[in-house]
Amino acid sequence: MKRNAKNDSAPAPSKAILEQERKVLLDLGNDITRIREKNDLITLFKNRIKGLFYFTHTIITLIDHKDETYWPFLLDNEGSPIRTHPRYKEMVQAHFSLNDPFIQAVLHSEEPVSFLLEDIMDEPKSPPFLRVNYEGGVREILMTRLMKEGKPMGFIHLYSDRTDSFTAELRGVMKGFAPQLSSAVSNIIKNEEILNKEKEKSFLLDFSSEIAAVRTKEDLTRALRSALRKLDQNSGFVIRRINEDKTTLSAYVYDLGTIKRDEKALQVLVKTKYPINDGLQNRVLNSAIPLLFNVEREIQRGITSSYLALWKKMGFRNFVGVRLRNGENNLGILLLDIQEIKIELLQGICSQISTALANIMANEQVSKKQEEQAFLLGFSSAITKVRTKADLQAAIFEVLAQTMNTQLAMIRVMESDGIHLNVFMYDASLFANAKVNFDKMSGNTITVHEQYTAQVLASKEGVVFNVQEELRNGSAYAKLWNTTGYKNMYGLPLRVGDKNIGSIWLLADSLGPLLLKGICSQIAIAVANILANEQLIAYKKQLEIENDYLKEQIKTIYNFSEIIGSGETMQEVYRLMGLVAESNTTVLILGETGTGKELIARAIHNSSPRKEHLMVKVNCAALPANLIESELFGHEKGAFTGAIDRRLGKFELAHNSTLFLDEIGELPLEAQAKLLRVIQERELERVGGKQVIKINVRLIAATNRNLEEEVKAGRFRADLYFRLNVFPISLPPLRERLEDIEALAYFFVKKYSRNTGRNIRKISPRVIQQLRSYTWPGNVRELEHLIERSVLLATDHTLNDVYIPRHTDSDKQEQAFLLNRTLEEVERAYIIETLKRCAGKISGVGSAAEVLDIPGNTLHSKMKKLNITKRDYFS
Ligand SMILES: Nc1ncnc2c1ncn2[C@@H]1O[C@H](COP(=O)(O)OP(=O)(O)OP(=O)(O)O)[C@@H](O)[C@H]1O
Repeated sequence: MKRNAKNDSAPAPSKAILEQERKVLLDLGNDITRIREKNDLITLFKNRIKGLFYFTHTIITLIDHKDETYWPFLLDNEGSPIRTHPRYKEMVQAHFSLNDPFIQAVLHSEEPVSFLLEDIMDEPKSPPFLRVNYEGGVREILMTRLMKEGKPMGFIHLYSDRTDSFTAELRGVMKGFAPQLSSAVSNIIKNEEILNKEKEKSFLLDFSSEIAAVRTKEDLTRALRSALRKLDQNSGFVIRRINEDKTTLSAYVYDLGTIKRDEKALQVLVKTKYPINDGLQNRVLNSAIPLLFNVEREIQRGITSSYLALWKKMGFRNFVGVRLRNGENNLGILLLDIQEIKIELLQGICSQISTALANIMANEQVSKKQEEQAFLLGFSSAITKVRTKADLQAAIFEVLAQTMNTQLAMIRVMESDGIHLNVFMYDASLFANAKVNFDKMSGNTITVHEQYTAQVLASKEGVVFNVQEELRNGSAYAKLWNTTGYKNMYGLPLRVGDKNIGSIWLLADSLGPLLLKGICSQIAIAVANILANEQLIAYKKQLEIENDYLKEQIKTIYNFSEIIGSGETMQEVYRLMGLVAESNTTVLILGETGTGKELIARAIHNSSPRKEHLMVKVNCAALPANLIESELFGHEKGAFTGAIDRRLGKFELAHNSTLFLDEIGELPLEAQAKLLRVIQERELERVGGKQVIKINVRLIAATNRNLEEEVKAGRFRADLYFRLNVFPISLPPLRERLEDIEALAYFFVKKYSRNTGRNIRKISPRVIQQLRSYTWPGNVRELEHLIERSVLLATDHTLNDVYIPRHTDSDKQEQAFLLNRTLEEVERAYIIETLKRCAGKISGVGSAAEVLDIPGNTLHSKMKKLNITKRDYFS
């Protein structure tokens, strides 16, 4: 190579030449100090040197010590004969190695070195621009190194299409000029740097004012796009935001730049959540400075995130990643399709984007909150109108599904036992794909101990169950949830105050905690209102029943306000009543039918401390066997078929009062056992209920049966008999208290005269006699009915006639008759007898039904059963 160098061969300069050289250098020196820009330097060359010396064109190259290369910094294009060469552009952009003999010769020479291109251009390591120049007609090159602070900084190349242009004078000028040129180039570089910085600054300033106006994603995309354009970058970019799950990133805004759209790939890129820790995104997020990546290299390094493959497919090669953060919080990353990094500028851009992103996110949050608030407001106004389950269902389905893409799966309500949760409401259509399964699962009895329910009830504001996760855990419920396509099941406690009243289950992809809380508290109130409303209706119904019952009771009480009878036997009764009335002792009243047992029971109650409350009466004989228990102890809703509502039993009704168990001897054995338990324990459970209810009831029982015999016959429990027979009071039959007949007759005459508007003041002595001589199998009741009828038929102020049943046979005969017959035969004979006495009238006023004190229908059916025909009583 050295042999080609022509610096040694130049003749020694003459004095005149030296003088001219000195002048040229002086002029150049003056001019060069003013140079700040590349163009000025080129002009200087053109004006000053080109006029004095011959050469075709010049280039200044600068050394990149890091790469050990040199590269074109300044081109004097005008005279260049290679401008039209096909490889011109390539040459202008290339970096050439410093490790070739040609440039090494220049590097180590203090003098300008010239070469004939012909000699060196085809050497194996020679830079290609030599041949390109040769092909452009250039023949010779003069290279002068440029030094800065004792170190080579670059070269000035002079080219000529002749072989004799580089005179000793020119070489001298170039050598002398080189230091000045070096400082001019340094100045230009420095100036460019300053200009660039200023440009960057003003760019950032512009960008920041543009970013300040950004409110939406679209604004941000536009601002970033136009900023990149200003930087002569038409590259693509994507901003990925950290998702709520904090473990993935998703595309937030993007622009493809000059890259061709691949709709399919784009859709995947936009929709996929890429894990933060994929080996690339986390690097960007953890790096304080922008990082440059090569797509291919990252794939080779083993980064498996699918976006790299897609980018490669779309044609992205290199990209820069910068993190976006708000203070210390990472918000996301910016990935930019550019080839080189201007670190400071990028950081400047990114800090602005970060602010914009944080603002947009805050903005989005505010509008989401506003949206949620508006929704809650709407929901609440829909909910306030709710009165029934159907209303609530409509409100929930309409509002939740339409505005929030949320479906109500189920509402369960806690039973009064605080353990069981009943289905209150659900949307069966939601599980249309798994109907059988749903029916099975929803029918399950749920208690507060059920795994999901327990978690939900114990939580403060509910629990989110990820359907897929629960599926992996093998949950049978999750299988059902999965059929709906929603991502999450939200289980929330329904609370009113601190009290759990049930649970609510919502299916949705995502719901904010504020919204959930709002929805839930509204539904809780609505459910509580509906339940209260339902209870109110039930109570109202119950009250109506109780009211009717009480009215009935009151009517009866006033009818029996007096007891007539002053005979000895009745005196004994009064004495006993006086002894027992004040206490809580159970009283057993014994006596034939119609002797006034109920009247006595009421009198005892009315003289007791319980008189403020109404006495409750149960006729044990009148109750169908299957309803006795529920009548006495009450039942819960749904306890048995037909138990539509909860109902209080007579025991509960008689709380703090007296319960009169009439005809106790008719109570079936099974009911006797239950009654015994309640009497013993003074507490009861409603049929179908689990709650134990304490009761404070005074018992009075009555029967016309001989209970001792009933016990012996096994029809009455001995233990119950002993419990009831604490204080027995026996009422004499009327035939044994003839002394009271007249008083009673007057009492009833007065009562029925008043009732019928007649004015009967007297009873004839004959009638009194007749009454006293009758046996009164129906006792006082029979007497009362007889007088009632007689009053109706009377025509005078005196009762002259009574229609006493005619006794054809003597009492003895009657007794014999009774003793030799079955109960059915006796009943048949008694009915026929009564029918005869009533002239065959079965029902209505003065009828057999009335005498027998049974409803007409009952008499009809009894007659049918006992085969009593007209012939029997008209004969
Ligand atoms: N001492 C009395 N004074 C006034 N009325 C009486 C008297 N005893 C009974 N009565 C009247 O006789 C009728 C029957 O009385 P009550 O119903 O009390 O008898 P009972 O023994 O309970 O009958 P049953 O065994 O059939 O239930 C009632 O209408 C009542 O008014």
